Amino acid sequence: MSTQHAKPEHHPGTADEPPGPPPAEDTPEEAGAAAEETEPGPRDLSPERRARARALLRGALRPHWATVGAAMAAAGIRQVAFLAVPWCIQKALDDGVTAEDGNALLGWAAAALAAAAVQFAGLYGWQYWAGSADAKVGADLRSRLLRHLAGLDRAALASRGHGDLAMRAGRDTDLVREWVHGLAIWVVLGTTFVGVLTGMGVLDVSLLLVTLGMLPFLVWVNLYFPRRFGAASGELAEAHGVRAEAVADLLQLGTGLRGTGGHRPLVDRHAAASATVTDRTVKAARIEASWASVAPFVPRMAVAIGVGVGGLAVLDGRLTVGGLVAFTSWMASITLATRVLVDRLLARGQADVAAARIDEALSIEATVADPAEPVALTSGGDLELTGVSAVRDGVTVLAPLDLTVRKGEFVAVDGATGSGKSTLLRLPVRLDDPGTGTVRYGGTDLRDAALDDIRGRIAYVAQRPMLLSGTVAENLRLGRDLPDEALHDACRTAGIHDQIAAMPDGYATELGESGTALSGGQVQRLAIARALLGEPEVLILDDSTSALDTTTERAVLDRLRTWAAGRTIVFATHRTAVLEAADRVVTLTATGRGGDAGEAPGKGLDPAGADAGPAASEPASAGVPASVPTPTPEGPRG
Ligand SMILES: Nc1ncnc2c1ncn2[C@@H]1O[C@H](COP(=O)(O)OP(=O)(O)OP(=O)(O)O)[C@@H](O)[C@H]1O
Repeated sequence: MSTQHAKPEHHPGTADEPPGPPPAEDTPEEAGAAAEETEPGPRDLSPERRARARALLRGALRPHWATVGAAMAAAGIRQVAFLAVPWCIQKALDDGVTAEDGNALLGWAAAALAAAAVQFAGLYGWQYWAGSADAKVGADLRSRLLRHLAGLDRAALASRGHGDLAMRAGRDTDLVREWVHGLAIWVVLGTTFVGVLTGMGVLDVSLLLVTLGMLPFLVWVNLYFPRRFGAASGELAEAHGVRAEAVADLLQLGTGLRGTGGHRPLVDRHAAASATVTDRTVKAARIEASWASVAPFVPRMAVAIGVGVGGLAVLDGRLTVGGLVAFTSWMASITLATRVLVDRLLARGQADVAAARIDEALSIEATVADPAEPVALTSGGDLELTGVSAVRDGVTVLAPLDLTVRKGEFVAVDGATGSGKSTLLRLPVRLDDPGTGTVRYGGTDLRDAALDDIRGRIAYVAQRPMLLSGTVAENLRLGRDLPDEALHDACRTAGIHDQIAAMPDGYATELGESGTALSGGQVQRLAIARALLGEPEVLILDDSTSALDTTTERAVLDRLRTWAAGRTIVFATHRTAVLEAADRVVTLTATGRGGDAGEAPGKGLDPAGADAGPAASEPASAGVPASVPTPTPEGPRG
């Protein structure tokens, strides 16, 4: 146990306990602090949360029980050999040295040597299998968690911070790994207590009584401190989560806010979160210090008493000198075992808390999910949105509207800022589901189709596209098996191939974290190219040319039209070039407040530009007709 990593303090070569698993992989922001702070501990979990956490741990272990079992067997063999050494020494002293029998002395020395060889092999197997088990369980758990989180939609994750979720996939998983690594130590502890108590009984009953007298204190220590430490560690885990959030915001937003001086509050917020972490670390460390010092004090007292009692037994002739030496050696083992027992209880509590946090993240349910029995979509149908509306935070941000985009059509969706264009465009890819109404593709309700099927046919380029760290090619491929030529073609269509080719390493150019090495217009075109690579039947673009100059924009639009040939494009925009290129323009209009006080603005679809939906036909409830001028559709196919 230590405040360094909340891992047992190891005593290689002298202890029952071998080195633990590799250190947790700290995130950069935590790396410095990890050296001085305690990890989350056995927080007071509700019985239900604890039961769920334990079920998760059991489930994570199940596929790897053979490896854990091998580690336990090897640890048990090693410990028997370890405990046999004092016995060999006792025999060597009594039967060899005291009895002046050289052969007996050599025999027992050889036995001690054999015990050392068994310890060597046992320790190797123990560590090897324990390390394998912890790595496998950790990898499984982390993948499962990340796979689950990756499948969640924005609404499901709305109340969770990225920093906190990263903690669950990182540090919490590592705490479970540490617990798995230490499972074999329970065999070591069991062997030690059973072996030592038996040995004591054989040596002298008074020594056994001294050892047994110590056990109630040992139990008290291990009941009293974990509870106090648990509460403090739980608070500390929360503080770590808050600080991770503050760090994530600071790193992600710092650059963007620096220009407006807005980074200062983020720095202050991080400082406050760090101060809380430090306070809670100190509090936990104080309790931990008492625990760490009291726990081994009890058996050390027993050694002192045992030496007195055992010494008297030697004087009385009931015990040999070798027996007294064996007693002190075994008591040293019990002292160490006590300490390790405390560490294991602590690690178990930490694993419970960590598993509960992982379980909580795994329990987040997607608001947009695959149906139980998905219906396969058919190729190339119309996209029909019927009576779709959206409410965010209790505010209607999209009043019910109808919109049909026919196969092969290029429809521009215009409308004032905040009129709900992005909200509307997220529906056909099921990034959100509409509050009311249905979205159909080729006549199939998208709620009945598999998400992969939908997103394989309908691609969406967000208003603020995400790029990943890595090369241009990696950002385009996103793990898909695509030949270079396909990348080049897509980038030509998106009007960015020449710029990429002119970069120092071409498509192998590293983009830096989140693509910071690119201009806004380059990011937009790269995102378009990435969407084209999936060869979608419908391409949905959310203001994807807003950062382009007009000449480049027109060139991109021309190429997109050529690429489209039979495919559908829906493009939210205010840009004249796009409105002119489209076959049809529909305009979302802010339609003013409804009748009830505090009711949010509704939106209507301009009946001149689109199918008139309920919103347009019912101005009393959804507002007045369109107030935004409707551009004239002048697209090549219009
Ligand atoms: N997740 C959300 N939570 C709360 N409000 C939201 C959410 N998403 C959108 N809104 C609100 O919905 C309204 C419509 O937003 P949306 O992004 O769809 O508008 P837009 O027409 O695309 O705007 P712009 O032209 O500025 O991109 C806005 O008032 C916005 O604040």
